[in-house]
Amino acid sequence: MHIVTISEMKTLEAQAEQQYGLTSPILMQNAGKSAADLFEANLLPTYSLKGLKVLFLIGPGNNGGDGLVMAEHLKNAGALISLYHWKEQKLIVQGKHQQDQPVHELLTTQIKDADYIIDALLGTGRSRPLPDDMRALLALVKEERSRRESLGLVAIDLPTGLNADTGEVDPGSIAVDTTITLAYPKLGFFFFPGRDYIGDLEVGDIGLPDALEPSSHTEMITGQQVHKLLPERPLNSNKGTFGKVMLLCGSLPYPGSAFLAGNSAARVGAGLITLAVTEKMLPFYASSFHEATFAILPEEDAESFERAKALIEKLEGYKALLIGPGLGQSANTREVILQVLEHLRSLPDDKRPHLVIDADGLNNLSALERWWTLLPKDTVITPHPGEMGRLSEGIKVSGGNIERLELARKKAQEWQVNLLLKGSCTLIANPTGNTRINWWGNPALATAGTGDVLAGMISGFLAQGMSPFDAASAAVYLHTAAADLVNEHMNIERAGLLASDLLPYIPMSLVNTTYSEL
Ligand SMILES: NC(=O)C1=CN([C@@H]2O[C@H](COP(=O)(O)OP(=O)(O)OC[C@H]3O[C@@H](n4cnc5c(N)ncnc54)[C@H](O)[C@@H]3O)[C@@H](O)[C@H]2O)[C@H](O)CC1
Ligand SMILES: [K+]
Repeated sequence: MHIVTISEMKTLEAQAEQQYGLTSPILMQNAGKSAADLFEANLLPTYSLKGLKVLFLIGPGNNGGDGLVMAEHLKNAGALISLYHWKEQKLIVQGKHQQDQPVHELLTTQIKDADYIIDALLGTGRSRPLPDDMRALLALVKEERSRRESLGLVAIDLPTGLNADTGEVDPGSIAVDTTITLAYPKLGFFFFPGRDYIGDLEVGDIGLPDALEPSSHTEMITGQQVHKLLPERPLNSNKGTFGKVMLLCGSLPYPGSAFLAGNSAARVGAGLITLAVTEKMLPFYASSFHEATFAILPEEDAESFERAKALIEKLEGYKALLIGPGLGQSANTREVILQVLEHLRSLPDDKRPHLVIDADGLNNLSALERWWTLLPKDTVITPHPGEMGRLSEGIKVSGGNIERLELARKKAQEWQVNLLLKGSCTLIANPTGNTRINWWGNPALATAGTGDVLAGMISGFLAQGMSPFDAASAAVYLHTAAADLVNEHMNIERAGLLASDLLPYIPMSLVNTTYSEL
């Protein structure tokens, strides 16, 4: 699903009117109706609209207009509606203008009384810092919410004061439980601090014709999209159908990496997993990973060309190669990587396994000048912000702010790689500058070994013939989906997940895409 900027949204709106006669009032009717429908769908089956007290904060522009349409629909379905028109300071409770008492007191009572408050103050038209009286109004809401957690907060299109292009927020903005955004998610939702203000994201349909495509080069990865990408599993198949993955991962201090990555490649459906390991390491893997096969390499103190040769000889017929997790950073190992890369570059496109480089694979590369010139075509690299900084001559890379998007886009084009930049909202940029962002984050994933799982999943998808950009996108989405399943099934709230917990839930995360609404 496209992610849009404010100006892209305005262009769409103008095109809808010019080319299809869909004027602003028509779109607003659609927006208010779909917001009402999504709101109701979220209440059911636990609550219903009958008798529900909903207070709408109505702003001066079209966002306020959307709120009024939504309010009308909820009223017709039995909700008890109050409207506060911010500009006119006018309060209407169940159709009656409130005039006998100072409006401020009445409003405070309404806020205390509400089951839900809907923020329809400002949307994409916000153009300056919020005025003091609007901040004061939002502060009252925030205060009530801190007293009463059951008060539901919903924003239409976006929380007031959030910059839809950058994710910056006004000091008066409040974090909501649900944002019902209209037509497309806005870029600022995906970056901090804005990301923390959105709550659950719902996308309302405002009836823009399918033929009107936004010009944006940025997409949100959705479950429906991943579902379509997943490889077919025909009846007439065997393990060869689903590709072989070779892993050059793990070393004496970090044996678990190869286990986690290899297992994950198998869990997304790859046909055969081979770990390239030394004899010394073999007993560990043979006893923990029964399904793996092994390419036995000379010990780490052997000549680098012998180590590289042993791997290269085994590579024929492999569809994917993962280099890096737990590999170590000795000069000898770096030499091995360089020789393997040289071999890969020499192969014709249809004979070359797709390459993923992660972790120590990247650390080894970043020590070399113009390292990206050493990569074969279509390589996937998966740095976290620290590794990204080292790959980009020490620049500081944020974990979740907007600058990371432009950086990733620019570097993926300059380096001609598929760049997966990890963070709280992981994003992927391809060599043509298209980007995809994973909305779903799960802080339980911030633990050792989860990156190895992700790299393994990408390799597993590559082995099954997915394009590098798609393989990385599907893996990122399913990685967080699997973490959500672990949390749910193991009763984990935010911490305590082990990377190995993810493994049995990966297949379930693939199945769940079938039912995904977003
Ligand atoms: N884009 C679409 O296709 C659709 C958008 N819809 C909704 O419309 C808003 C955008 O509407 P717009 O009227 O342009 O902007 P706002 O409602 O956000 O506010 C504009 C309004 O507010 C004043 N204003 C701006 N900044 C401030 C401020 N800091 N303090 C006070 N007042 C401010 C400004 O002068 C205007 O009067 C979009 O978000 C959707 O909700 C449609 O309804 C559906 C189609
Ligand atoms: K709003």
